[in-house]
Amino acid sequence: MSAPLLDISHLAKRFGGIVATDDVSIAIPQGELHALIGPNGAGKTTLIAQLSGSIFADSGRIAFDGEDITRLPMQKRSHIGLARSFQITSLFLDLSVLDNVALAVQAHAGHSFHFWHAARSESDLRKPAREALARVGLAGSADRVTAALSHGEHRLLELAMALASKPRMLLLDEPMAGLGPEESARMVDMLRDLKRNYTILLVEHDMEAVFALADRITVLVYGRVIATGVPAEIRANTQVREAYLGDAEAAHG
Ligand SMILES: Nc1ncnc2c1ncn2[C@@H]1O[C@H](COP(=O)(O)OP(=O)(O)OP(=O)(O)O)[C@@H](O)[C@H]1O
Repeated sequence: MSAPLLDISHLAKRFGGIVATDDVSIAIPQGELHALIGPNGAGKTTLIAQLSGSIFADSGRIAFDGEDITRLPMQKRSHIGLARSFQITSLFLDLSVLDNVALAVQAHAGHSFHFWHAARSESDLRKPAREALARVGLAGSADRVTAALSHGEHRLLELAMALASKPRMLLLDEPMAGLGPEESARMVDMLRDLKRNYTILLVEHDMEAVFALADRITVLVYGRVIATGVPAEIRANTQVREAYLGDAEAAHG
């Protein structure tokens, strides 16, 4: 078997007395859509933050494409192709949809864009931004003010902003949150399509979406991995059903 694209070993993070992630090991091969599920407070967002570099692990190791990135700052992780989806709170609502994606391209490029190169950077920023918008079906909304988009379109815009950095792997934190049934279905189609080109780690509470999309699933409870496996194994796992899935499936009808 080839080496995993993302190799998480024995990762841990404490916040004071709270153990947010505890000895987490997950190996994600290239091309896999790996879902991370678990009850509220299980440590899913903390793990995504550790992987994107917005917080550093207390211990353990993260390797991406064979390179140790455990201490690599966030900007550099994005450069080597590990992209976290932006959150709605980071959108500039007064700017156009295209400008938001162009800013994400600029953030990724970092200081290689200087203001005295403004004319060149205009097209350098906007071309990949338009391509990313087209990828998520928002090409027709490029010139709209971001505030005018629906919640579902904001979610797609976040995805476009992550894609604009031309990543190899996407870290997606609850892309379905707050979406209605139609918008969720659109997002599932989008992720199914993206799955053909990207390795994806998906944190999601929508179990229907998770079981429809995931190649493998890891279940986190109190910061610890209690199971990793293909959907059928996870569904049949008694410990998982007791800790999470029974409740989640009941809640989702
Ligand atoms: N910055 C922080 N300071 C202190 N405690 C934190 C911090 N971030 C997370 N925690 C705690 O760490 C634990 C894991 O939280 P985390 O947000 O990672 O869980 P989660 O699985 O993403 O939950 P949810 O599904 O509700 O988003 C929780 O007990 C949380 O209260």
